[in-house]
Amino acid sequence: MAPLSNASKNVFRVAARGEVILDNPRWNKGTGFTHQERKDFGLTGRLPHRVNTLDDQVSRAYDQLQSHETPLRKNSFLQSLKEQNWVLYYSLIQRYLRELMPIVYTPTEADAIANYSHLFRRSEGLYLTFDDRDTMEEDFLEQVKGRSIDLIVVSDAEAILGIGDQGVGISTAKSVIYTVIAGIDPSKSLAITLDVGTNNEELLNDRLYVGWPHKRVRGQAYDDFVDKFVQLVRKHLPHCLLHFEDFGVTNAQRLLELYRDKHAVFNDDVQGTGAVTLAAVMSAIGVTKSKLAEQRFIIYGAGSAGLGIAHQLRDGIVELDGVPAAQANSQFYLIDKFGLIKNSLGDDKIRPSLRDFVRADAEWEGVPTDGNGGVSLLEVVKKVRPTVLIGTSTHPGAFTEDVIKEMAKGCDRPIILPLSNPSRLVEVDPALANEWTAGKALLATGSPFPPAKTPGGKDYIIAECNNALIYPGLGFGAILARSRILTDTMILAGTQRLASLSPALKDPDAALLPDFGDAPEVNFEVAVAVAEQAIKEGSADVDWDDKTVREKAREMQWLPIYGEYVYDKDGEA
Ligand SMILES: NC(=O)c1ccc[n+]([C@@H]2O[C@H](COP(=O)([O-])OP(=O)(O)OC[C@H]3O[C@@H](n4cnc5c(N)ncnc54)[C@H](O)[C@@H]3O)[C@@H](O)[C@H]2O)c1
Ligand SMILES: O=C(O)C[C@H](O)C(=O)O
Ligand SMILES: [Mg+2]
Repeated sequence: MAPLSNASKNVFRVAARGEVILDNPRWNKGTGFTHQERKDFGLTGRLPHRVNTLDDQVSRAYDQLQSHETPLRKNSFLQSLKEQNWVLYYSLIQRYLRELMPIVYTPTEADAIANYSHLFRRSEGLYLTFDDRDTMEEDFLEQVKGRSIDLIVVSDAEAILGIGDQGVGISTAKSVIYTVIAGIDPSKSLAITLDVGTNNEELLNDRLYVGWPHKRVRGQAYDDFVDKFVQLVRKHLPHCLLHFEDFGVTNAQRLLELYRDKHAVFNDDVQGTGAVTLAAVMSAIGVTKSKLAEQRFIIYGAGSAGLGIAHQLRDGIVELDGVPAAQANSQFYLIDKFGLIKNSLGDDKIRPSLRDFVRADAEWEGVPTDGNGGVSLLEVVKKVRPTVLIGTSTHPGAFTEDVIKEMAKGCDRPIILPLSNPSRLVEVDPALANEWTAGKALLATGSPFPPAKTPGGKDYIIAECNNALIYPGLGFGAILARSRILTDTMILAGTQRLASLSPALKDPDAALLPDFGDAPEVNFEVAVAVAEQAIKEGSADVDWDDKTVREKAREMQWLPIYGEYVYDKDGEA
């Protein structure tokens, strides 16, 4: 994103002085403070003489970053930089976005979160712990009072990416992406951890674990705790977007349903993943010149992401191709640990939210099963001849050569999306899927992978079908429109905008989705589409005189450039 100069927006009246301003990452400029500011803020003797430009500082930080050898060490270095100076941190990431996304986000974030307690240096965001539930409102207000907060990213860390229960850690990485890609002002976003304990024995037995060393709280006590939190948000921050991240499969969809008509809530794993996957499939069927309604989908791993994808694709078929929901449902085959989701699995293995997609047993008579009556992925592929195969199972290598080759027998251009993160959990390495289909597969993955080769020997860019390609824009759109709810139609509008920007629409050998290097521009478009839809359907709460949505969006974006500071003892601290 090209930094825009907006001088009037960039003058701040600041009350912090001396060491305090240097210690505050929001205000700190390090050697970037001008001589005048040094005088006004008591910094002349606290800084070496020379004033550096932001460009100089970015070059220095980039060189320092290079001296760290592993991605995890680079991640730690960047984390420290974030604790020191936001403008420098975000400017560095924005400038080297493609290179640094995999360091601050997937796949490295998985290692950073798994090692959170051992790498811990400084607290960040708000920790609401079950043990301190009686003081939740005071703790919440301690951070919220007097601030205008547009965005909360909250996690109870039960299902972090594909690495499971990690106690504390994801919400800050997701918040960073909102700022880098959508321009959400970091001083207006808050990352919250709901610490309800962990069932991860390794963490529980680790004396350095920084979270609450207790088994996860479940049932009514958990629901009451989450509800208390949501009601605080509704009461104190009625216009704030509430983004849920990496909740466990028993809670993700349920909490979304519970609150989505009462507040602007968004579940990234369910809705963000559904949206980016629908965009990838729309792009792929542009290449195969077919319709959504003509696809047969297998979704392997029917958890939060798998079900969110099924719903979003189904709704896409209904809305875009005008097919009745029941007919659209019949295009889906969901598979989980016990094989194909079919009636005889019984209620204990089929969550109520999967009901729309349960297959009738009669369809599967005569199909070989395992000892427990389960139908395997390979058998489902043989019978169904899917055109689209999606992986959200956390089961690495599940899409074997047999499975992929069998699929390729049944359609000319198989659409294969192994989406599990981080990279080591991918259902099939895209290079192998490409090789086993002689370059015919249309591919996208959840984490970044190197390009494969087309049959003609060109590079085939593996699109990154990660919710980060769309959630910043979806969220920004809702914030921009000050929408009190985030509707399916707003999400669909953003998804269609993303799909329309796919490189494969112009060149069938190109990637199915835009590159992450273009994510800021792409998400700007997504946000505009979402806000326009919110205004159209009446869920927006804005009065912008004669400004267009686009102008308003540009005006609202936070940019990593230094503002000018004027000392004012009654100013912002
Ligand atoms: N690309 C993206 O944007 C994106 C977004 C969300 C989630 N994901 C990834 O998808 C994966 C699942 O995430 P989730 O939030 O849905 O987790 P989840 O725990 O809700 O779902 C995982 C599901 O897979 C099933 N499963 C586990 N092992 C299996 C096996 N061997 N065969 C078939 N099914 C199996 C589980 O029973 C569960 O239902 C993770 O790796 C996550 O990183 C990717
Ligand atoms: O965090 C990511 O990389 C995407 C997604 O939300 C996930 O849970 O895997
Ligand atoms: Mg997630």
